[in-house]
Amino acid sequence: MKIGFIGCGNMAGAIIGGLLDSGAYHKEDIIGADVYAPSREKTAKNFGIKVTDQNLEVVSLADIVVLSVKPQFVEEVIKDIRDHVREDQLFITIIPGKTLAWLNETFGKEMKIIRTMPNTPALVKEGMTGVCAGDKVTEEDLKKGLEVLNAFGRTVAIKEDLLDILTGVSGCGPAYCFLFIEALADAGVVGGLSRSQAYELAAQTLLGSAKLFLESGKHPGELKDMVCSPGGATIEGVRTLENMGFRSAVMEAVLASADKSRSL
Ligand SMILES: NC(=O)C1=CN([C@@H]2O[C@H](COP(=O)(O)OP(=O)(O)OC[C@H]3O[C@@H](n4cnc5c(N)ncnc54)[C@H](OP(=O)(O)O)[C@@H]3O)[C@@H](O)[C@H]2O)C=CC1
Ligand SMILES: O=C(O)[C@@H]1CCC=N1
Repeated sequence: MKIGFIGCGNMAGAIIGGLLDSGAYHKEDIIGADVYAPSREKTAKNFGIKVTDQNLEVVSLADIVVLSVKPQFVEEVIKDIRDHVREDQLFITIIPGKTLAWLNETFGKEMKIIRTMPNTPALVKEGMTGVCAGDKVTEEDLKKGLEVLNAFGRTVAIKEDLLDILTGVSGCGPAYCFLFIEALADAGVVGGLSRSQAYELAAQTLLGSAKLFLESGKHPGELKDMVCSPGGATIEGVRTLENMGFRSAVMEAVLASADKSRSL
């Protein structure tokens, strides 16, 4: 089975890297198209896959076509390829804001489309992808699509009208996590830690905390309480974060991202 990407930027690169690393897909199984020569060169160099500047080449060769351009370019992409797509071809879109109804209308016919929202940890096979299948997608198509999407992390089935808020939480979420890693580490550097030590401490703390939450089944508040010794150091930090509106800032950020995603 051949998987083709139209748009070989950051997110397509993360997915391609995750797919190859999973061992379930090989470089001969993947082809990428991009109008931008540096993106093609980077993709070919990083992953050794075939790249082209012709979207139609991807359409003619791939069983599954991933639409991975920015929202403002997808209309032109679909108009270029729509007379050449096959009935049995499965499309996976990772583009925010473009609904299944809009995509089908732009294709000019009902297509087999799985609408998704992945995230960049796909590159290390720890992706989180929201998945919503269109009406024409059969159970067998969905199984094929999920095999690909599960190869680079977890998937969750989601109703289409919740994809924008999911985008705010997990699609954009890595950026917030990296800000938090930077902020934790910056504070460590203020206190005299080396930059590299501070990053390692911060990143492993996030990784370990996420793993502890996922594996323990405990409420995050309970896990937070386990760190806060009475009269101790952590509760002082928690108090400071609450005073500075930490939770509210995070919630506003996610809701702003969801609103923007809806409008793209
Ligand atoms: N980055 C992320 O974390 C995530 C991104 N997404 C979504 O994935 C999509 C891609 O994002 P991302 O990879 O970050 O974006 P990038 O800009 O890194 O990649 C998109 C690539 O597509 C190219 N392109 C533009 N027009 C065409 C065209 N007509 N035919 C072929 N290629 C074209 C772009 O070239 P040029 O630079 O010249 O425009 C660019 O190289 C977006 O819709 C984004 O919202 C979804 C989840 C997470
Ligand atoms: O910033 C964006 O619009 C895309 C969607 C999710 C992550 N990146």
